[in-house]
Amino acid sequence: MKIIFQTLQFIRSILPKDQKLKAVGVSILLFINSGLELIGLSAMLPVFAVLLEDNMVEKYTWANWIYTTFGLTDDKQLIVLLTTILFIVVAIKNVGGMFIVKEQSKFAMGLYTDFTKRLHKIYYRKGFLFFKDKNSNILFRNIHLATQNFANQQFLGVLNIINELAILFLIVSSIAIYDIQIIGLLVIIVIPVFFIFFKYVQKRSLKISDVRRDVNPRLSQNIFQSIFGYVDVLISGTEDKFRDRITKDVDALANTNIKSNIYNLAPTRVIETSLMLAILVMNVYGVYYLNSRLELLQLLGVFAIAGFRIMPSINRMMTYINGLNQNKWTFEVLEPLKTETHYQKEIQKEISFEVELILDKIDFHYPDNKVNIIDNFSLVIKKGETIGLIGASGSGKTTIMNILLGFLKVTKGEYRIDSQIYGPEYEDAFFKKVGYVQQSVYIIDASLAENIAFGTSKKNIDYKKIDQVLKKSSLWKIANNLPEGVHTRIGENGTKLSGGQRQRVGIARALYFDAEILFFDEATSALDTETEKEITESINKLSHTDDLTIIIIAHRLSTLEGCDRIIDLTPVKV
Ligand SMILES: Nc1ncnc2c1ncn2[C@@H]1O[C@H](COP(=O)(O)OP(=O)(O)OP(=O)(O)O)[C@@H](O)[C@H]1O
Repeated sequence: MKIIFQTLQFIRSILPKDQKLKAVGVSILLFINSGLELIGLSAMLPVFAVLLEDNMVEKYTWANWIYTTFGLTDDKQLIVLLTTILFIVVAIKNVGGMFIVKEQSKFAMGLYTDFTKRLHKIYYRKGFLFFKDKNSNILFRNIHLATQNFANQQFLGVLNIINELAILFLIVSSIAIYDIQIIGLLVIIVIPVFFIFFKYVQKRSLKISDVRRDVNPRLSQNIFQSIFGYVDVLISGTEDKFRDRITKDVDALANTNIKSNIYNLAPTRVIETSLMLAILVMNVYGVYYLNSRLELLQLLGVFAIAGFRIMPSINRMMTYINGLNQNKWTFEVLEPLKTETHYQKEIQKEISFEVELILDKIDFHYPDNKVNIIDNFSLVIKKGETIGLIGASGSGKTTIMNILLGFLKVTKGEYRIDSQIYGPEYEDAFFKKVGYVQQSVYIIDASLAENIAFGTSKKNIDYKKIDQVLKKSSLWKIANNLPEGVHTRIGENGTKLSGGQRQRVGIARALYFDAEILFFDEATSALDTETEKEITESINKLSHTDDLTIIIIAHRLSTLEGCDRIIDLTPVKV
């Protein structure tokens, strides 16, 4: 039962005020639905009574009332009238029920959408190092699976449990009014069995939760690695190893699914068995201690009705409780939503870049290592300059570039754009001014044009501008040779392009978005000398024809031939 309170508490702390109110609204609708169900069910009783008995008018006051109110003359009319009312009640109940289920699902799926959006946003606010540090499969699991499971299993689960409890209370109290002994018997025999079983299942359900939490991201990681690393997998002869790992995890998930199915179905069996046990006890009691078989029969009859009504309700409740336990892992994932305000974006301001970028006596160390990677470093880059950064591996070239890009915050000193100290409040404005071409340009499985106008929907792409940037980035000829020109799909990760062509797409992308400062991080290091020369020529052309500021990291000095200045970051040995 603890899990129910924990889940309620979590939902309370995670839902914003307006959603909390809506959740209460949905709960009320659910109670109405259950009320209608009960009415639908109990409306059958008078109909059966009329069918089974003669002379209702004389026997029952309610029948008499109906006779006089509706001006009926015989029992036949009463049967027709009651069946018509029953039909109307059931029809209303079912139409209303459908509407309520729709509203309930709409709300839960709204939570799924909302949580996905908010979690995605929080992760983005956590910044560059968070993304570098986190396993992408875990992020995928959190954003997609945790949010969905929470909405479906935790939220709807707890709502339905409360609803079932209310129904149970109604049924039990109405039976208790009729015969308190039956309830006593139910409590003594059925409830302990229910709790023993529940205790047994709960621990195992929590284990299922742990397995699902851990195995899902690992499985997607192995599947993705075997797909993206196809060539490496083949060549390294690790195909079987990958398949073994995938199979092992799928096996683990399949096992948890089997267990989950059993735990979800088992309550019916357990409750049925304990009801039979209760009947056995009753029979023994009836045969030896009751005066007549008729008394025993009456007792059994009421008990059967009670069991028939209570069993499905307890069963559904158990299934929902299992769901709560099996998805408890989602709490930990959604925890940041509670403190979402910590991740709000700063109010954004404009920033101008007319003169220079200045790193003024900066230090930098990564959070997990207190040793300074950059120590008291200064650099001034004038607008329009082309700067080359060289240095031994690990000397901090990429780190400096990431600071200049605004991805990393200096731990001491200042990073200024013109005279303005850079901070997160200038992110939007500054990112609009920069273009970043990495060694492996990120290419999406879409057309060449969509890759250049990255993130822009197809219909909003400015094709005139695409043509311009194709020429500037020396992609014009290549694009014209593609079967469908710029509309040709270039494959996931640009598999249909050469390394040099991918770099050019990166350059074209930066130009399409009117970058004023272009960053190249080892953009040519994976290319052959000929292609490197071509890309370098493209970069040099840009540095002379446009008023662009260009910062290049390269190992090969040949790439840096056109630079105005070259900064060597290799620490000086004394
Ligand atoms: N996310 C990180 N967390 C902790 N340390 C890091 C991180 N990224 C880089 N480092 C460390 O910072 C140092 C500088 O790394 P950086 O990538 O800036 O060097 P680099 O000069 O670009 O190297 P290379 O030429 O090999 O690419 C290295 O010692 C590296 O191990």
